[in-house]
Amino acid sequence: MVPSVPSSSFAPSRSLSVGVLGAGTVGTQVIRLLTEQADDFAARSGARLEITGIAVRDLSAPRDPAVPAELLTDDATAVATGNDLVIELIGGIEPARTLILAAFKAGASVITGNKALIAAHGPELYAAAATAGTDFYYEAAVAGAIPVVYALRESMAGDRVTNVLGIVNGTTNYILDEMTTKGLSFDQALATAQELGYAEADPTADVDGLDAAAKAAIIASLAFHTRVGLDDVSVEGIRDITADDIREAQASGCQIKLLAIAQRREDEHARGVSVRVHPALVPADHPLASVHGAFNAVLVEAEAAGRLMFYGQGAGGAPTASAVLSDVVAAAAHRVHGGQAPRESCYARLPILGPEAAITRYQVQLEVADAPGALAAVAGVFGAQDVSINSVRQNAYVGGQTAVVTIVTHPAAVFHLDAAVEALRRDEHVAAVISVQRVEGE
Ligand SMILES: NC(=O)c1ccc[n+]([C@@H]2O[C@H](COP(=O)([O-])OP(=O)(O)OC[C@H]3O[C@@H](n4cnc5c(N)ncnc54)[C@H](O)[C@@H]3O)[C@@H](O)[C@H]2O)c1
Ligand SMILES: N[C@@H](CCO)C(=O)O
Ligand code: NA
Repeated sequence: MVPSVPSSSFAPSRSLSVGVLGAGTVGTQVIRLLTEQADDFAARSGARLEITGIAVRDLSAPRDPAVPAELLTDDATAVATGNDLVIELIGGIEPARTLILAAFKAGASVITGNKALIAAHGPELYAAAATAGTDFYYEAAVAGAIPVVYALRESMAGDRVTNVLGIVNGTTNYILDEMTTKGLSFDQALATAQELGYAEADPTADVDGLDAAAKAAIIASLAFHTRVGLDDVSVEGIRDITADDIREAQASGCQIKLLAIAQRREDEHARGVSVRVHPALVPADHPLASVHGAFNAVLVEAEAAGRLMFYGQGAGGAPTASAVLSDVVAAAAHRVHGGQAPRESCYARLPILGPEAAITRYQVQLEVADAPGALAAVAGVFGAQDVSINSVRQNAYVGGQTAVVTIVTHPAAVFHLDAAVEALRRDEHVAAVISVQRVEGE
């Protein structure tokens, strides 16, 4: 352990007390870094940050030596209500919500990485911070170490965000990537993701898209100055992605990614915000296609700024601790020098659009009679439903009688695409609709 600031170079007389709730994957790393780099944190914030209590569920559980045993307690309420800064890293809704509300009531600034709680109770937490006149920070809640909350909440405050497209769940990106590059099974890849500390304690939240959906709700709320909760996000996870889907995606020059998509629509058909999480094909030359392993990336499009891309580690103890500690420094500096974290900004109150409002491109694979007029008939079905075709590939023959045709559409509304697929199923030239996948990213 080498302190990077000589202890004599800056010695603030003031100190702030810090309480940590939860000493798991992230909490342990926060405690380690806060202790090892105490002098740097003092210099950056203007106060010595002294951990006075670490609330854990099980006092007898084995701990990393970085967690000082003498600070452990199972009285989480005392830690939440007895400190200037409270760092919540328990996760889940309760008791985290009650503890955070108690911390605000006791006058603390609160830092959390709890996306599930914010997506469910964000407005209540913001209101409690406003009443207390203290800070509410949650950089770690979205895309771990990547400063995307700061970017949306502060850096983009002078612009109008139109779209956000992100890979915001490390576990599922890791699983899809391992399945793609190493041919691992879903279960093998999930087990490794859990060993590496990427997956949530209950990986269902990762695999079924709920973790990404909570982050998408937070992203959309910040991007569009509109309250978006978990229930406003349409969600589909990666459980049904098969090795065949992955092979077919590669044959089409694409990667399958679990995407979080937040779009503002203001056109003749819809006005509002559409937020969804689902697997989609991403063309290999799109920046999100080269996001491998547990890495995250978020692509933000804004009217004046154009495209911005954020990339980095979205999960894991130390990367997530980095985000938590940036918030700790900001909150501490406000205590010392004055100033406040941004309050909730939800003035735009845009309507929330349902999944039917999504406009996206599709890849449709069909087994079609290899006979004159068949392709023209198929093209006619798409045209009749107002779905414009971007490309057609006839790439394999099945028994000499039928061909596999892969059609990629231009952006189309869900109900038009569904109507086209329904008509294709009934069409005499179509032996089977093999797959329908969304394609995202220009
Ligand atoms: N692990 C990551 O990569 C990551 C990334 C970004 C955000 N987060 C978020 O950070 C938070 C913590 O995640 P984690 O991965 O460290 O989880 P974790 O499960 O490793 O740690 C949570 C800890 O809280 C403890 N705990 C549970 N109930 C408690 C209680 N009532 N009082 C005190 N302690 C209690 C648990 O015993 C556990 O040690 C979550 O909100 C998570 O969503 C995690
Ligand atoms: N389980 C989450 C951790 C970060 O929230 C992930 O895999 O991205
Ligand atoms: Na972040």
